[in-house]
Amino acid sequence: MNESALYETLARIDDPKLGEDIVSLGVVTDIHLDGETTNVEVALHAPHAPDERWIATAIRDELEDAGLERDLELSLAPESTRHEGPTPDVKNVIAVSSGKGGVGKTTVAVNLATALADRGARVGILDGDVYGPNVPRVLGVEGAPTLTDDERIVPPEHEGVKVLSIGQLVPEDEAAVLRGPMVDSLLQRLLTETEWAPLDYLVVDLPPGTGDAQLTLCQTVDVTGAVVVTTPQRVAIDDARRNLSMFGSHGIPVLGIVENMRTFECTSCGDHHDLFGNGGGDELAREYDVPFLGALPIDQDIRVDGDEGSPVALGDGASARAFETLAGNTADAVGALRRRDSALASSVGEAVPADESPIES
Ligand SMILES: Nc1ncnc2c1ncn2[C@@H]1O[C@H](COP(=O)(O)OP(=O)(O)OP(=O)(O)O)[C@@H](O)[C@H]1O
Repeated sequence: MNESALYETLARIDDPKLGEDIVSLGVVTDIHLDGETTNVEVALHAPHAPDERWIATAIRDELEDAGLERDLELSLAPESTRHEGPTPDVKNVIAVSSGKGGVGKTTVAVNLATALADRGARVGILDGDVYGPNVPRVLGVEGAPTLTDDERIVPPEHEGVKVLSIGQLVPEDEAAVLRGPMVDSLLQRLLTETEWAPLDYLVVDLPPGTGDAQLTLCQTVDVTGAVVVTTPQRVAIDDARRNLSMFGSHGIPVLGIVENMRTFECTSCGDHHDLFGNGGGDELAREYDVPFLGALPIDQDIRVDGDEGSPVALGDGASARAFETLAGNTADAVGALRRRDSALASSVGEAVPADESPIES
């Protein structure tokens, strides 16, 4: 079998999200037959995402069926389509946002980061909520950041997650009175002067609302996409809508919507109660044509484990499973967005030849 026959073989594989085959989409960037070995380079960007694992397995299966020895190399997308993180070795930046305060944004950010790390990804979390820096407490981090000889910040690591918060550097009462420009420059430092790399995902817990702080943060690092957290009730959904409009009008991609505090299961009678309503998040996702990433129950363990600094995602109950699903869906949304961007870039001729850009991962 020659290389063009192999392209045809791999064109039988349809992308699980984008509805086109992976060769037309440019996911297969190069095929090289070398004696007994076949090298297939693929542009996949969301490590440990279920969809991208599926694509890699499907390619291996096709090669096996074709009787070829399997040797699959992964390559990054052409330079022009890369989402620039704070450093080149931070592959994806996920901003977790909410229109309304208190809907569980920090809880989702911490458990999302933990669940992504639990899947095997290299993860960091930046607490960008300067006025309520709760991430270290919810994650249970006690260590403080240190400095390298050239004054770069080294974040402590906990449960496989690098974590940095303004609360670790500035006393909480001082952080609460910081003014906008000081906040911006501090956050910029935390993003760009920190030894984050190498990371697959940097999760950023944004302050609630739709102000300058959110935008500055998103634009400073060129976020891959935002996850919008809401509770099901009308007032939270309305605020989430403002959040979505803000991202839309500034060209910041939305990865999807999370509905937190959907149902409460009574431990005595087993009945389910929709204390704040049900389904507002799905409807919003449909309205804005963005993915619905998952629903999380109202669960006392989520609150207690958050207070105790032991993320519920690390457990094995229903809430842990819900966060596991959420992490998989979020990584899939990152992957779909990046593959779509690569396909668009190559269709308008921006792609550089694969042999000039591949980077093993
Ligand atoms: N699904 C849930 N079930 C039970 N308690 C929850 C759930 N989600 C969040 N909580 C609790 O609700 C409270 C607020 O959550 P959290 O701090 O994550 O919200 P937030 O949106 O980040 O708030 P802020 O606007 O202050 O930044 C916390 O005590 C948290 O433990």
